[in-house]
Amino acid sequence: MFLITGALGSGKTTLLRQVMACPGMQDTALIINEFGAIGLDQMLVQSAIENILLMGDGCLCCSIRGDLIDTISGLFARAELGEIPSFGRIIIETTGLADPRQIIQDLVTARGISGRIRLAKVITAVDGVFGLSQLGQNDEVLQQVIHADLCMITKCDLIEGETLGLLTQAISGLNPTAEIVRSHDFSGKAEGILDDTGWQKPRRASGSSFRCDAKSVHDAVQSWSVRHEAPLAWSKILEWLDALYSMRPANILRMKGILQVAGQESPVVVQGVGAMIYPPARLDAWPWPARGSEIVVITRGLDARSVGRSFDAIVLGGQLPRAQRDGIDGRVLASSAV
Ligand SMILES: Nc1nc2c(ncn2[C@@H]2O[C@H](COP(=O)(O)OP(=O)(O)OP(=O)(O)O)[C@@H](O)[C@H]2O)c(=O)[nH]1
Repeated sequence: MFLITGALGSGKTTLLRQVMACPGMQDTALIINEFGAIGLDQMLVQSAIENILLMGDGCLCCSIRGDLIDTISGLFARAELGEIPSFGRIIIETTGLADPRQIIQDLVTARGISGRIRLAKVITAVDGVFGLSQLGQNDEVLQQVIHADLCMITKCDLIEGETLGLLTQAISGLNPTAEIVRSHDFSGKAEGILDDTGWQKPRRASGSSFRCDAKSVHDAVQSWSVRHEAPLAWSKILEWLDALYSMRPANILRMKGILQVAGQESPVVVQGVGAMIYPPARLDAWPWPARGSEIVVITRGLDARSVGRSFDAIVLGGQLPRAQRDGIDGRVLASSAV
């Protein structure tokens, strides 16, 4: 079993996509935990494997703690009944907000399945662009690095050698035994990170070092999500993103969406990490049969409903009255907070 963790937008799903594209991954069960009411990561992985399970709208280290072991037990039971293909490997992707200590403890001490699973490696994606500042300001990111067996420094193409050197030093200072891999050395070698032969550190399942107070960390974090069935005008999306990011950039932790853009055949992916918006990308195929768009925005210290209001006003403005729109071509999902 492998645990992939890392800050919001640090590159966990990108890493997972590369790993899942390697030969011999078919016998993998993938468990993806997402914070918002809509989960997009399982769509973005676009893998051929059948056992992909989304644990949405909560974080494994706190609000839906306990569900993970039930989910894994359920997977074993369903495989035994022949309801899903059998699997020899489990990969779990946490939310970017997760403090891995509780999750590791749960996996190591799990009753009922403890003889059937072995946590082989904790893999942490460390954001090359934001990693240094996150390590100084964000306790979850610190814990993700401290508990890693392997740290993957992502986005090396976006940073100078000096920043990379400082980040590498900071990681080895915090966790001298962690293997450090850099994203630009990584292409074509993805399956190597699932090689656990070199893993030697015993995992202790108890002791005060595993206690955490994750709730206080997540308190001010909220998410807003929307699913909309009619095509959206690209110019309106750009206008909305411009307004969103010029208003309170420091309060927007993460934005991601798979969009049906008017006049475009394939789905368009938009992503923002912190205040940085990435160039739009395309998916080869629609991840859901009816097309349509799904967007998730995660905020800290900002009422997520205001994100929804700006989306309504700018992107959907002037289409239909809200009551009709909710019932006919758009469904606004509830804002959610942990
Ligand atoms: N240039 C560049 N962009 C990257 C790299 N890795 C990830 N990204 C981009 O960073 C954004 C976030 O990447 P994801 O893989 O979705 O990050 P994540 O950690 O799964 O995000 P959450 O699940 O929301 O926490 C996307 O736009 C990626 O394309 C990289 O090595 N280089």
